[in-house]
Amino acid sequence: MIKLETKHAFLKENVKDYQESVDRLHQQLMNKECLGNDYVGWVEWPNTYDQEEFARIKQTAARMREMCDVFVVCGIGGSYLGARAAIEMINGLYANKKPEIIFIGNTFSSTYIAQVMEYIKDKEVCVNVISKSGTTTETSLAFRLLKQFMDEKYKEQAKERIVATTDKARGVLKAVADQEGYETFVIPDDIGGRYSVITPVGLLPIAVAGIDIDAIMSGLKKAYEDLADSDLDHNAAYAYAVCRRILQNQGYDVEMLVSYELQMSMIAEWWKQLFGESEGKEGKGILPDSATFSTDLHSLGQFVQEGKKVLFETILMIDRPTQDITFPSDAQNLDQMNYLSGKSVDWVNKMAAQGTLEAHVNTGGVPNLILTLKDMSAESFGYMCYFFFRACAMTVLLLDVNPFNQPGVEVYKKNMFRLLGKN
Ligand SMILES: O=P(O)(O)OC[C@H]1O[C@H](O)[C@H](O)[C@@H](O)[C@@H]1O
Repeated sequence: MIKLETKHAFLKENVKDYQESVDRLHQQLMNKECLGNDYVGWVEWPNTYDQEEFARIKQTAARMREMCDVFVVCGIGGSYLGARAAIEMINGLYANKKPEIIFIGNTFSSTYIAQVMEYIKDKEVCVNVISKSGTTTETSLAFRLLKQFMDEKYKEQAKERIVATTDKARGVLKAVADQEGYETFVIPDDIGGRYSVITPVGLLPIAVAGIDIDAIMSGLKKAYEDLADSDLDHNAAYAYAVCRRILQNQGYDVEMLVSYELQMSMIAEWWKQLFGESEGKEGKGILPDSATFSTDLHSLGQFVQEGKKVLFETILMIDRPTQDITFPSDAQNLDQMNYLSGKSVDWVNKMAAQGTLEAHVNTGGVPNLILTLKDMSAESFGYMCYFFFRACAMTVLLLDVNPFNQPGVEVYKKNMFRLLGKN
């Protein structure tokens, strides 16, 4: 369901050189013997997820949907990006659905936080606080404000409207949830934040947004089955993983994930965390960047076409748009747009993509990989997640780096805590 294409002969020729390494690392990943093997719970997740908990996610989501106008998700990083990415991809940017899903806990911006608090003041609100560690400062700061607001507004009933998704035992969030009697969902120990959208972390907010989470899990399972074989002729995720390594070996240190759909831009943010935190270690890794075309062709297009040759593009093409429009004819044609009359707007988008590909590859000398996804449905979202998980694990293992930790993120936190006077 995800196809990988490239026009570059050097990639096609060299990919198979990696087959032996890929086979070995694939075995290690499947047998939980790879680097970072404490965090590979996501690999078998499509077969092992807790069905009872899954049913409870759906029940809780239905209850929350009844109760609120606004569902506030409080989290950051892996406890934020996946849910937002899924909701925007599947429902679009102006879904006009009830409840509205909004996000907090993803910043220290006082302006943003104050404006969210102001926005929800007179609305019916439910809250999902999400933190694997249960100690992330952005999340804790926002949640204290939210909790006080909810306690004041709903008194005894506040606890019916707050759900905590966190570690089964560790972290202060678990202690708060137990003390207050909030419903809780568990983030498994062996699934890291950036892999957690397929757990209650992502699934509860996604279900509250009215999205069919069974379809997400069936997409996930389908990808698991399609990617069972490590043969690079059949496993597009691993072939993509290898292409990245070949391209970096040729000096391309930046990967720009490009979509032609604005509602995919948060997918790119989610993908950046997945690849950036997994790969950016030991002075190694490709910098994950992103753009939405044709929008950004009018800003970044110049650099891609003629700037320093540091980047390659990975185009995430959507085969079938969620909606399409037939361009109308106009008797006067003052705008001189009649050459498009009767054409579909998606066809125009696809022609823009084709023209851009030719310009970047043939004239600009920018290597391109094309990943084609069927559509922006819930099933495709699940499929795509698993595809990128496997690709990411493989591409980082090929670097001989642990894909599942993020030791560097602690450095800023240490300095910040010192400046904040935390002991
Ligand atoms: O879920 P949490 O424990 O609150 O973590 C949220 C995020 O913050 C951290 O600093 C990590 O770098 C991320 O990998 C993680 O997703």
